[in-house]
Amino acid sequence: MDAASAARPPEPEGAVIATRGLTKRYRGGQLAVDGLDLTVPAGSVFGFLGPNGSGKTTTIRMLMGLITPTSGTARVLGSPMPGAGRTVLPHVGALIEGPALYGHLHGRDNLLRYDAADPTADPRTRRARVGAALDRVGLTAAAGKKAKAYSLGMKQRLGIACALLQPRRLLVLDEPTNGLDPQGMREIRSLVRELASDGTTVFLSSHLLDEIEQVCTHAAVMARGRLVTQGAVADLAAGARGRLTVTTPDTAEAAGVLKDQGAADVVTDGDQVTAEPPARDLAEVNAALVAAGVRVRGFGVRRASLEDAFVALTGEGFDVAG
Ligand SMILES: Nc1ncnc2c1ncn2[C@@H]1O[C@H](COP(=O)(O)OP(=O)(O)OP(=O)(O)O)[C@@H](O)[C@H]1O
Repeated sequence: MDAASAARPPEPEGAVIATRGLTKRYRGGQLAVDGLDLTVPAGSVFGFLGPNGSGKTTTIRMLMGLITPTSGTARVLGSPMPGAGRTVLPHVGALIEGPALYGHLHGRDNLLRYDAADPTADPRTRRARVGAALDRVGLTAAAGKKAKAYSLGMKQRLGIACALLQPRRLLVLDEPTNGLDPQGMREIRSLVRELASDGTTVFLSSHLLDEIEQVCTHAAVMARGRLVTQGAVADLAAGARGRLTVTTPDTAEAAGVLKDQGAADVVTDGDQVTAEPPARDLAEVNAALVAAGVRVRGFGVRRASLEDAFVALTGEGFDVAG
């Protein structure tokens, strides 16, 4: 064992995904994933969060055995990948980079064909299985439409239905709500929660912080190929300090007073001035605002979000392109 691997945390019991020092350098030299130690607890809804290009898809492709790591290890359901792919992958439903569908076939026929390609799937129960999967993703009414006529959201749901034809211990979804309308997003999110309540571990990548906060129990945050932090979502957000928020028509004066009071990172947005709270009694800060003639309509510390945690940890804004 070399010094680097000796320093790595041991794999905990019951981790559905555990990587140690997982690294991928593409042929062109791009270091896409750099020494990743990821631990996904069983039964969690695990959000894999990062801006575009931070290495999420590359990691998922290594976990699924689609590409080989340059170095490091990845275990999925307790077995090494890509080596144990044949025994591991039947227990894993995956939707990566959009579903591969036959546009000229109806939604239901796509699923029937997908199911028929699985040698372990009993043909006698195929129709019932497909019907249940369609129902689960809310596509029963549209099952007779050709897939090419589906909206992006419907295609995505059909792809998830493919992944749900068999009982799964792990569901891996790469940006599952990307491109969906708000209603489609809500449906996928409630579906994810429902799946998790059945005991399936769900690993989903997203660049949407609020989505991760709404849906996930745990999260890992990536930036430029490296793990920034991971853990329970509530703990990650609690690690960041909330923002002091003052609502006032006198924003310029309020910003000046907050700076004088030692508040950092003072930002004005509309009728709100926000800042990192200074290390002093906030009652004094409020009194100073009032004494300076600032008409305070609202004053309080907004709960820290995962976005605050990300910004605090990386010193960068969160790129939400796409
Ligand atoms: N096949 C490849 N060959 C060379 N470089 C690649 C390849 N695939 C990805 N990269 C690069 O590796 C880095 C990580 O990309 P990756 O797709 O894993 O990120 P991501 O977080 O999934 O981003 P996105 O949300 O945009 O897909 C990027 O700089 C990307 O340009």
